[in-house]
Amino acid sequence: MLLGVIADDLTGATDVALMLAREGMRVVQTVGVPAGSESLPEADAVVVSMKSRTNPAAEAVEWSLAACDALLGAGARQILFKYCSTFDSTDEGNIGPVAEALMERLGVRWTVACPAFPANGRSVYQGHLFVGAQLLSDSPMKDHPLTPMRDSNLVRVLQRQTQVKVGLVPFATVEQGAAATRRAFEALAADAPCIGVADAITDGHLRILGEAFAGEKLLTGGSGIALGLPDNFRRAGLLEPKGPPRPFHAPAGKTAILAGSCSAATRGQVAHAIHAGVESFALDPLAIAEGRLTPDHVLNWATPRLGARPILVYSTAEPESVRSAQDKLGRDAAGALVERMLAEVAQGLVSAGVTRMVVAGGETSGAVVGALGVSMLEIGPEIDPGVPWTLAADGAHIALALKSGNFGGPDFFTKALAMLD
Ligand SMILES: Nc1ncnc2c1ncn2[C@@H]1O[C@H](COP(=O)(O)OP(=O)(O)OP(=O)(O)O)[C@@H](O)[C@H]1O
Ligand SMILES: O=C(O)[C@@H](O)C(=O)CO
Repeated sequence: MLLGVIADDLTGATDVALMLAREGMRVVQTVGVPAGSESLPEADAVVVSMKSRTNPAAEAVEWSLAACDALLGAGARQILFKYCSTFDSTDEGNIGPVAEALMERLGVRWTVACPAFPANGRSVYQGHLFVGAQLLSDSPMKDHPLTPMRDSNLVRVLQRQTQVKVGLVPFATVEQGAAATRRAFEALAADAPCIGVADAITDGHLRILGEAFAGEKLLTGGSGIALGLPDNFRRAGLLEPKGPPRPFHAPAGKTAILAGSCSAATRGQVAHAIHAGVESFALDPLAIAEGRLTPDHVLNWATPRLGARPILVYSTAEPESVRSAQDKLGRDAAGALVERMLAEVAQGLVSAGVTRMVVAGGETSGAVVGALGVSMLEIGPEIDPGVPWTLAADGAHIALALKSGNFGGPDFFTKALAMLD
């Protein structure tokens, strides 16, 4: 193994796995903290997906260190800590505490923090994160239920989370190339260990950053920071030249879409699919809580409709409706109720012959993948930036497209399924 990736959520892990696969690495994604290095598969890069983004910081640190040790034990030469391209975190963590703990474990004086992902509109300029044309703090992320992002200055945001010094490697330096960029990180760490928030507006900047970290033990960032890493290994003679994409064969069978994300992009995608004539079933959290709606109701509706044309089961709702369910049931209880329902529906659909499934939402995907007994995913072709098709390597025999809430174009669902034929 060349590269070991520790990702703080499932769909974020799939995102970075796609980035590496597109750059010619053989990538496997595992689900959950590995028991040890012997449980990890052989590949150029192994991406360990956890569910640690919003857990208590101490737990996120413990899991990340366990993942790091397992990856190092399996031969990883470099570790990448992958978090969200919108830097989802709070003043308590978990980006700062995990980065700090990994620096200490790996014995590094400096590392990078860069969530830029230009293909999805995330850019960093003078340490400020933009989502499209908006500052992070003006974007819908300001109202995120768990990690509201109300400060766009990542140097400030990260400094509140860590004892390690946080500095800036600005655009003008990155533009000068890998050598100047590397010198800037070294200079920042001259007096004390330092995390440098790096500006990056284009893929070219991300490739320069990657090159600046050739041979270094640790990077942190969104999936974009992985862009230049495979070429480093190639230049060092450790990785084959980039070949044609590996063939991807989804098992033949029935198709379904499950959406538990209420993010703006998913709301648009659900509306688009319904408008395009996809038969759909809406889940009402209150009806589930009161026992008026069970997985059997949904499966009785779905089973006779299953075939080559997809069906859609969704809890996706507008913010007011989500708030109203949360007020009545509690935020976590409402989420757990819906996740459990979608997970059980997924199990029933697979028993009824579904072999191609699109799932929208990181938490939702975690619940579904867990219920299907999948602990390892092979990475297939890109559907939209940051979202690949994957093939379950164990558990259910199924192709899965696990979509981050905010990713994908309006026609994502139908586009994803059409790609398989
Ligand atoms: N109608 C609803 N009312 C209340 N909670 C809901 C409703 N629909 C879904 N949920 C819950 O909201 C959460 C959505 O999180 P999820 O991670 O799946 O989507 P996301 O946040 O859009 O995606 P990502 O994490 O990839 O950005 C889940 O816990 C889900 O069960
Ligand atoms: O980086 C992103 O935006 C995604 O991969 C993600 O982590 C969504 O949860």
